[in-house]
Amino acid sequence: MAKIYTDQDASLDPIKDKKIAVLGYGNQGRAWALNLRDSGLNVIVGLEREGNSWKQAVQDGFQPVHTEDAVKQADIIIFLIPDMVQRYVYREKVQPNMKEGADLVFAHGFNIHYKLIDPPSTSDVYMVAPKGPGATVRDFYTKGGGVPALVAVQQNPSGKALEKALAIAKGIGATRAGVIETTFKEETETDLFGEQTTLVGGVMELMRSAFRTLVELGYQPEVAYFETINEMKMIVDIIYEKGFTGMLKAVSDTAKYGGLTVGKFVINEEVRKRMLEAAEKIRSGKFAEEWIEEYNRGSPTIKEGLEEIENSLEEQTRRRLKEIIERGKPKS
Ligand SMILES: NC(=O)c1ccc[n+]([C@@H]2O[C@H](COP(=O)([O-])OP(=O)(O)OC[C@H]3O[C@@H](n4cnc5c(N)ncnc54)[C@H](O)[C@@H]3O)[C@@H](O)[C@H]2O)c1
Ligand SMILES: CC(C)(O)[C@@H](O)C(=O)O
Ligand SMILES: [Mg+2]
Ligand SMILES: [Mg+2]
Repeated sequence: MAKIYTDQDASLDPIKDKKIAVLGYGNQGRAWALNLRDSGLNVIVGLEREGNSWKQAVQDGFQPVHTEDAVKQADIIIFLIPDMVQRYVYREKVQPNMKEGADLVFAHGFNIHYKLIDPPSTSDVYMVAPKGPGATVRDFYTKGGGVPALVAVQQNPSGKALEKALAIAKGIGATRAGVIETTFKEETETDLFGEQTTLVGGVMELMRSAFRTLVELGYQPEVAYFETINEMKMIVDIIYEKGFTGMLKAVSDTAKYGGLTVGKFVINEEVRKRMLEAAEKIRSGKFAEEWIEEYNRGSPTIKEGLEEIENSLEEQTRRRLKEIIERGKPKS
């Protein structure tokens, strides 16, 4: 059984007198910096240059400083910059400037698990990995809730790494929900698997394939969009609140029968084999190698992919339907 920690298992004490450097002010960086500050902790935002993130941090009441200046003052250094950038920032800005024994903290295990960063043995190295997007981490916190997270300890020379990980999890609101103890390996491999096969890749391609099938069969794109893409949120919201059982209760018997039979016909053993292949590629380190190579080439696949999606019939249709979707949203 997984070990789960909640608010009463965590205290802010181990980090309340520490200076916490949040490196990066993007998806997670902004949410963590604001939540940790609102939890009464001492946060300094460290950024590379005076660009958009800098402006946003100033607008939110921080006084950001350059990465090396944040690192010099910090007892706890949190990496909330893109995974592909972390090793360079570590090598050039963090390692030469960090206090001996400062903690290195991650929101995802990629750089440690795949050995792209080799931390000094004097540092505690731990992770707090929210199981949700950064904007939600902030939104739930401000509304009194919290996004669940995973915690893991990689190095623990102080013997206090887990308490500090739980303190940070509490500071960002995660222990209000619950925090599961894991390893860098388990978090890295499952997080990559989830975003590739379900959350980002799988769901998007499932919706797009269904949309395109209907359009190819001559149905109106607007009808196809409502059917295969827009309604997904409503169905997933019910799954989130009431599980698959609740969702199946909320749909017609016709949908239940069709869903229970055709779902398994479309998402069949072949798909599961491919999921296993995806998992194998992650576990062997091949995906990491491929992603590093893509990044080193200037991320052409990401650029082409984003452009293709931006111009796709799905997105054109969404833009045409935007007003209807906006008008229909609940008002409170
Ligand atoms: N996006 C999420 O919701 C999410 C969820 C869980 C875990 N994570 C993990 O959190 C970490 C941060 O991801 P993110 O999506 O918040 O990052 P992001 O892409 O939003 O990071 C943007 C920030 O990084 C800074 N940055 C970009 N390039 C930089 C460079 N070359 N040098 C220094 N700073 C640079 C930007 O100025 C900006 O402040 C990653 O380890 C990621 O895997 C992200
Ligand atoms: C939000 C996600 C997909 O869960 C995260 O893992 C990421 O990498 O952005
Ligand atoms: Mg991820
Ligand atoms: Mg994730």
